[in-house]
Amino acid sequence: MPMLANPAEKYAGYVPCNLPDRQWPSRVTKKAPVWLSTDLRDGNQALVRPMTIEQKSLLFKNLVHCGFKELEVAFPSASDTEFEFTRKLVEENLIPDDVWIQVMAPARSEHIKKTFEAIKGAKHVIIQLYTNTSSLYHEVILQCSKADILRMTVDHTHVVRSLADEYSALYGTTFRLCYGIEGFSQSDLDFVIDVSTQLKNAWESHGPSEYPVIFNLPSTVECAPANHFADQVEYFCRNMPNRDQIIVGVHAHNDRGTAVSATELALLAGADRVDGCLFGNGERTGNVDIVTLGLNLYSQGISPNLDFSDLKELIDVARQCTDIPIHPRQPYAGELVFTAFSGAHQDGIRKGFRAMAERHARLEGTGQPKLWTMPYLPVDPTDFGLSYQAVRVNGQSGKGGIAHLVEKSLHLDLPRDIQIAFYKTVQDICDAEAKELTADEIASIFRRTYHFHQDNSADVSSDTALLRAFNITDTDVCEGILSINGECRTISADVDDLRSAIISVINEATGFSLEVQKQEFQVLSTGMIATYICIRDGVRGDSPQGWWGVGSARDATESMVRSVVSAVNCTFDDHKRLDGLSK
Ligand SMILES: CC(=O)SCCNC(=O)CCNC(=O)[C@H](O)C(C)(C)COP(=O)(O)OP(=O)(O)OC[C@H]1O[C@@H](n2cnc3c(N)ncnc32)[C@H](O)[C@@H]1OP(=O)(O)O
Ligand SMILES: CC(C)C(=O)C(=O)O
Ligand SMILES: [Mg+2]
Repeated sequence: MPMLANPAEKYAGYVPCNLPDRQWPSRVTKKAPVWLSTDLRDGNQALVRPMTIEQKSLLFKNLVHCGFKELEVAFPSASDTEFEFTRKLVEENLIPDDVWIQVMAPARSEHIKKTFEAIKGAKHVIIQLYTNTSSLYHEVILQCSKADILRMTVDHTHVVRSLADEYSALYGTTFRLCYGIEGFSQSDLDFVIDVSTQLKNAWESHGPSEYPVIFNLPSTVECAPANHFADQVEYFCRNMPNRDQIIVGVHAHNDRGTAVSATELALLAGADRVDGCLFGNGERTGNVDIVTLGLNLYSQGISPNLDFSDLKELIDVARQCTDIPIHPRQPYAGELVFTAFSGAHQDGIRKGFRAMAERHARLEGTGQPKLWTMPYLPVDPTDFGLSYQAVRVNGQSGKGGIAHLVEKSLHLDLPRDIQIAFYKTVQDICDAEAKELTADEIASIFRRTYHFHQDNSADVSSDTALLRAFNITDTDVCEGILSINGECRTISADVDDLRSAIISVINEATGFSLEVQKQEFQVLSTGMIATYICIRDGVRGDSPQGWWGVGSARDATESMVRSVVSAVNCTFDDHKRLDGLSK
């Protein structure tokens, strides 16, 4: 069956809210909401294999460790596991005093009774009573009227409140009511407000309650854009009587992939509380991802009041409990999200790190914040305990990224010309092999290409020229032994004449006419001195741009000698290649 040419024959668009003076678009979020983790309820009910008691216990412990103060732990009347897990939390005293557990129950007396049995003896409990207010539900599923839904909701609110009062008296439990308005975003909002108002009246008719009722507004199925959900939430907040006496929560699902935006806009629209799951687990495409929401706030300089300092551990625990992997592109948590493969991004990251280090150094002692302002890296992954590789190299990469990896592994800050030359070498390999090259592989290609040895014990079998020994005497005379094509030559010269002396020995031994074009020194972060040298062959003229060589040593003169030897080897390599091509 092909896609429809006119999908309107099958699907109706949403009807916008009549809210011409909506306020949320010009507001800015300044603080974190109250969070409710529903990993152990909505997250759990979406799994192929619901969690065992052990898995739920592990996840509960980790969620508490993250700082959640409200956790929906079960739908106790759904199964023995759900019931027993709730009992375990209470009986084994696993719930910290400042944590509220939430349990969910439908508007059915026997389920509500079972739910109360499950929480018997707990200190702080939120009962989430849910009914569905959408016409789809009362017309299709229950085949009843709106009035029936209203009555069912109010009647069961009385049941909940009577049991809450009884359990408070018997066990000292403090209760709060949360009304889960299933189908909220597909409901007639005036009807929702009517049901909500009457539910609140029913709850309060038993006497004052220390805590305000929570109204939980879900996009049970996300069927419209995020701005529409925000309008609906603002409409609810503006039209509920005594708005300041209630708590408004949102519970977004992600069917359109916009649960995070919908929740962020709903907070602007007046919501106080957010339900969600770690990494967006939950029914169908998931509940809203609380990690993303929290770290989005964090990246704006707002504390989420949740601790994701060990995100890796949390990823492992979530995976262990839900058996659902984290997508490599998952915001913040995916293994590729702090990595750039493309040259332009790598260049930005490399320059960004340098610029930021310089800026932070200037700010030292000024008392001004050292802000994170990095191209292509919106946050510092080390804040979440993540080790990451900002730059990884493949055929899409450029000289900047490759130079960045050389700097990381070999501590060399390559000058631009040598970056360009080495980029070509790496690019050819990436293209030919159609694969990523690791930092270690790049370091070893660099060593091989430039015959770059940091000590004399390196494998030098492919070298044409080799520095066998080097010494500077008390009288500043430099002495060394060069091996050229296996034949040893002794060099002895003043520091100032040393470079020409080496070049002449090499020219004499090889018949070439090498001359130095450029030379640069650099003091490395390790204290070593690097020398980059470019030589050309005046006779052959094969390579008008010359050949680069790199040397490093504790001593500047030895470093220079090594760079000449390196450049000579590169010259020989290229001559062999060109001679091979011309045969
Ligand atoms: C959007 C949400 O996440 S809502 C929560 C959904 N979570 C779950 O369903 C997980 C746990 N659920 C269960 O264990 C079971 O479905 C139970 C215990 C709730 C009910 O089980 P059963 O009695 O076998 O009914 P079943 O699952 O087939 O159908 C649901 C019944 O509950 C009714 N129902 C649905 N929502 C509600 C509600 N809020 N209040 C009262 N009844 C409801 C349905 O109309 C249907 O009634 P029917 O049996 O008269 O047709
Ligand atoms: C809060 C409840 C009713 C829910 O999970 C939903 O509607 O998605
Ligand atoms: Mg839900």
